[in-house]
Amino acid sequence: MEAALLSLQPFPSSATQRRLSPFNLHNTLTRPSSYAPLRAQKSGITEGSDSALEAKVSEQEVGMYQNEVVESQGIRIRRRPPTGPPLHYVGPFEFRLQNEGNTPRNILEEIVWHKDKEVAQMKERKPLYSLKKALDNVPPAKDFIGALRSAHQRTGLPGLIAEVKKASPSRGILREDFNPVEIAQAYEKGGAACLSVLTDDKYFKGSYENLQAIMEAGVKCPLLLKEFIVEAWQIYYGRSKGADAVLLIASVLPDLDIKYMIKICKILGMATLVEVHDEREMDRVLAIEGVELIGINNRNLETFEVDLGITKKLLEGERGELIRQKDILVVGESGLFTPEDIAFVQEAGVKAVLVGESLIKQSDPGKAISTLFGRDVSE
Ligand SMILES: O=C(O)c1ccccc1NCC(=O)[C@H](O)[C@H](O)COP(=O)(O)O
Repeated sequence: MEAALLSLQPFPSSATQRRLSPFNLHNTLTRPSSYAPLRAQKSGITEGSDSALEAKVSEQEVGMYQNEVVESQGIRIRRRPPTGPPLHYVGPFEFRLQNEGNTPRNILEEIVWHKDKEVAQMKERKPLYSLKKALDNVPPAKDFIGALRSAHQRTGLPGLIAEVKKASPSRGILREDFNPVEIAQAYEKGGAACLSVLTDDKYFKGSYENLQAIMEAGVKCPLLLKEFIVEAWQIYYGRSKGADAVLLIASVLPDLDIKYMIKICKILGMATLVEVHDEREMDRVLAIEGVELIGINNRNLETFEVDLGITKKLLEGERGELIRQKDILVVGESGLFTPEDIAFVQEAGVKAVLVGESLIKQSDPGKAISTLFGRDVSE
């Protein structure tokens, strides 16, 4: 019955989305209108450089629907239809059909759709202009990439980004007695170069309060905002809470968003960790100017499958060569549990690793760092 209804009344997904032009793409994809005044005050990005960016929107993309642009770049994660599932009417009844077009196809898509709604609400409560004071008062961003490079030079092992992670969709609760500040301090003592702080509440039991508390506790390691970024507003908000770097996921963000967000981060003094999982994403990201830090996630965020071979595959041949030429620092992410795992991804070419589960589950997450690396990597 439902199948029949679906074929009769397919969800008009593209009809509910706005057509992209250089003008509305600017607003709908990357720049909330409330962002403009603050950007002008803090940045030094001129209208001229905005125009230059717009000019780079390929002619192909102009006139396409938002999800069509996304598909043309091989991005499987769709954005939520702005109006939500459409209403259907049969006689006097009105109802919403769950179908392929309005139901998330996997966990990552579900998270991203949730973020779209969450960010819209947060922005309403804290419009960008209201963040200005907090942005002015927060200490300047620390050098995230520099910290990873110097840890690698000091130890000869990949610099560690240790993740403050209470739970995950694939593993559920990872640690019951979760004190983010104590965990962050233990990681720092154990030799972590940087920390990654999950701020998503619904799926990871994290928060922006955790990020702020770690910053205010005087932890010296630079902090990564580990969020599902869908809008520039989140970057400003994360900076106001102490983030020094931000994660941008290539399977979620079109190239133009990544470019624009990298610019914003540079203006704020923050680094960007651009995350990829397959060859196509790696090639897209390598073509983007200004990328200095690439994360290869060994976890497929749609299926949860983890395979360290992904890191090796993406760093082989011409891609690896290009990465070396561009002096891009590569981070191996997820599924790292033993010194052999660390050696495997280091051999593949990474100079940094991002580790959550294998550290956070140990009674002393700081000491767990020595076990993971096979030796003490603290000073
Ligand atoms: O960890 C998950 O289950 C997950 C699910 C959906 C989207 C993202 C997810 N994790 C984000 C990460 O990539 C990891 O937190 C990070 O790389 C550390 O991984 P691990 O060392 O395996 O905890």
